[in-house]
Amino acid sequence: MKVASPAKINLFLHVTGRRKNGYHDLETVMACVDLCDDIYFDFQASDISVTCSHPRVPEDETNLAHRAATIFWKELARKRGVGRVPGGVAVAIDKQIPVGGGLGGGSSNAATVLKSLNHWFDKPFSRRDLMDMGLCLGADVPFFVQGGAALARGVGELLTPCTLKTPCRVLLASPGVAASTALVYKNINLALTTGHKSTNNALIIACEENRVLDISVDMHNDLEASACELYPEIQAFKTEMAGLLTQKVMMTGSGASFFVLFWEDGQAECAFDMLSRRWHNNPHKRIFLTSFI
Ligand SMILES: C[C@@](CO)(OP(=O)(O)O)[C@H](O)COP(=O)(O)OP(=O)(O)OC[C@H]1O[C@@H](n2ccc(N)nc2=O)[C@H](O)[C@@H]1O
Ligand SMILES: Nc1ncnc2c1ncn2[C@@H]1O[C@H](COP(=O)(O)OP(=O)(O)O)[C@@H](O)[C@H]1O
Repeated sequence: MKVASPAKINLFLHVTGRRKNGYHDLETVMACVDLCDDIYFDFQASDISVTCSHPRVPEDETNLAHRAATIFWKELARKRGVGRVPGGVAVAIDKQIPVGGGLGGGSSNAATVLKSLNHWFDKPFSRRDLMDMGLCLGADVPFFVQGGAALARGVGELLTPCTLKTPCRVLLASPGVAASTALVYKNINLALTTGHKSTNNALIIACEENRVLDISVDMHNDLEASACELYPEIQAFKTEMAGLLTQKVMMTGSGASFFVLFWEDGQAECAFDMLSRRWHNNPHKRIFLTSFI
């Protein structure tokens, strides 16, 4: 069985505090786009295994897809009141989403494994159960269990689904640098992020009032300065993109990818062609023309 595992972008991201355990509170709107890894499942396997087409993604028990399958099996045994549920799953990931790109590829793979196993076992768990399992694997995993678009609070797990006034296209560009989420959070200057605190943020208010979000306003990412400081290649990539395009260029998540929203198809395609021509000699720089799903 083949299942698509989508990427996400953060339309804005405000860091609102740091917890004692090192995690950060945030307010962000996340939205899935149609750039997807393909995940192949063999449910006849006798134990859990993962392979991945990308050399920088581990294939052992640290892979988020492997960890998701392991936690699912453990919870299933607990639910059935048995020591162990026999069987396993062989997971093969065909990676399209840039790794360490702020696009949530690993978290999405974990959520896809949880949902696919739940389906295979005839839905023993509710969506809430799967989101709770997902949170043990990563702050973004509950979002991917839910899918679509959502305002996320807490460490990313408190979700309010929202409707976006969607642009026709989302251009994604990745410099080929993998940013460490942990390092980028650690390096933020909380004093500098306080200017954007957001009870009056138009997007959050619209979300809470269940109005359609016009995402072209109020876009800001508190993690961008930190990522650009840690990784000069990310700053250089943003400067190059911003010099080539008239639209606002935004970093997603903890980096290193950037996105640009287009409200006209033709403009999106022109920008995609222009960047493709410019970077055709550089296999590390990758560009995708996507839509929200
Ligand atoms: C920044 C965001 C924005 O959506 O996405 P990515 O850029 O990773 O895709 C998320 O907050 C990332 O979520 P996720 O990638 O699931 O994070 P986790 O694996 O749980 O955490 C990795 C590390 O990031 C830091 N972390 C993560 C989430 C959070 N709210 N505060 C944090 O400080 C912690 O140091 C943690 O050890
Ligand atoms: N299934 C997976 N897909 C991608 N990365 C994974 C996976 N499992 C573990 N990882 C590790 O997680 C890290 C972050 O990956 P990814 O989710 O692509 O980035 P981000 O958190 O920036 O969105 C990488 O170091 C990668 O090796």
